[in-house]
Amino acid sequence: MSVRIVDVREITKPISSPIRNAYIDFTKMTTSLVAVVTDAVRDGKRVVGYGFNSNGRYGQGGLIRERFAPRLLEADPKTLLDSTGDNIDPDKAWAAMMSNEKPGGHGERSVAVGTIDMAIWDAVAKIAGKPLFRLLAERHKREANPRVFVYAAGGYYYPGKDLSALRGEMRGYLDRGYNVVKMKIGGASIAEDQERIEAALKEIGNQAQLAVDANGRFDLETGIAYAKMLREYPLFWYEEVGDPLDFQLQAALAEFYPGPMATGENLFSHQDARNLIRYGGMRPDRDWLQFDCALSYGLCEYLRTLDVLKTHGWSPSRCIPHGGHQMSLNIAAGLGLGGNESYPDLFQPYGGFPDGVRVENGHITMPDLPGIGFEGKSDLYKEMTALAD
Ligand SMILES: O=C([O-])CC(=O)C(=O)O
Ligand SMILES: [Mg+2]
Repeated sequence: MSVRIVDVREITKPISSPIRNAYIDFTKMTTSLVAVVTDAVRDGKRVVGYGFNSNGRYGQGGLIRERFAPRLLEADPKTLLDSTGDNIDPDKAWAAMMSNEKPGGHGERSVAVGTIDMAIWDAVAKIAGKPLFRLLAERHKREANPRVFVYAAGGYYYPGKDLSALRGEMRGYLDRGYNVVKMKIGGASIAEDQERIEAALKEIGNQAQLAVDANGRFDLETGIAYAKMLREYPLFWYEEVGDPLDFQLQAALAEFYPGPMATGENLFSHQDARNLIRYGGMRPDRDWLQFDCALSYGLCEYLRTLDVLKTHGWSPSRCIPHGGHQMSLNIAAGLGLGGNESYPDLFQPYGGFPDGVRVENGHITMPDLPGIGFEGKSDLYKEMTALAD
């Protein structure tokens, strides 16, 4: 029984808040919510796949409506099917979207494609009647592990936020079961950031570890000055120190920072990931890679990135994606990533877990919901069904 995509819908939604990192504020942040409507019927309901992009890049309605959705809808439906003819082949859909696109220049188009790709994988797993993480594990001949490490990202700057508010925020994450928390640096002086770090460390004590994120703000000199300060603390990681494409800076830092470093959330293709691995001096025994499929051409491309990593001796367990969405939770549980980001208090309803899922000892357990599992998160699913029911 062949399947076809009958519609692709997009709406741009606000995910704004008064927070600020070292580079941007989020007062005008948006996301694209996408529905890929199929003619397949499961449990008496038409199958619709849903996707959205992560925070940090804006909604991509223009590109989706002008180029990527029309290409999917104009493709001969037979050319998008897998070898059984009963389901869509995500790689074929990806190739259709990327027809007439030159290589390189992975700007905003990778976000547009990543958003639709998420919706396609959701539909494909629902048509197969399985959670996406189980479908991925099967296809890659692995054992799925529904228990996934998650850490709490926050610690943003915002107007009037003092040290006690920062401590209270960190305490709130511990109370909710997290054992790794993250805060922003680079949006204040080094002396002020050191005070903030010490306040956070005092609050979490030996109950948790702290990661810090500079959001690509530093030049090499500042990055090294921070490295010398930070290396005195037992941090979980020192994240995105300099410009995401400055691989020489990243490599030079390793000499000054023996602890774990993390980066990659602003690299949007397997070619850029490969350049980081080739030239960025990242160490596969301790460093972390944060590529986020929703921003970087989707899971089809993320699989190519994992292949690149394998070729260069990196385990998927060194990947903890940026973005805090359920798509990366599925990839983590299905393909053995090291875990996933989570923003307990931010970017709702798009981040987080299905209702009733709790964090225990820094881990969640994936429920067995079909597709990505959006149906299990009522506030998010309400937005989705308003777009296409
Ligand atoms: O503040 C942001 O842009 C988000 C970010 O870097 C992260 O979650 O690591
Ligand atoms: Mg970051």
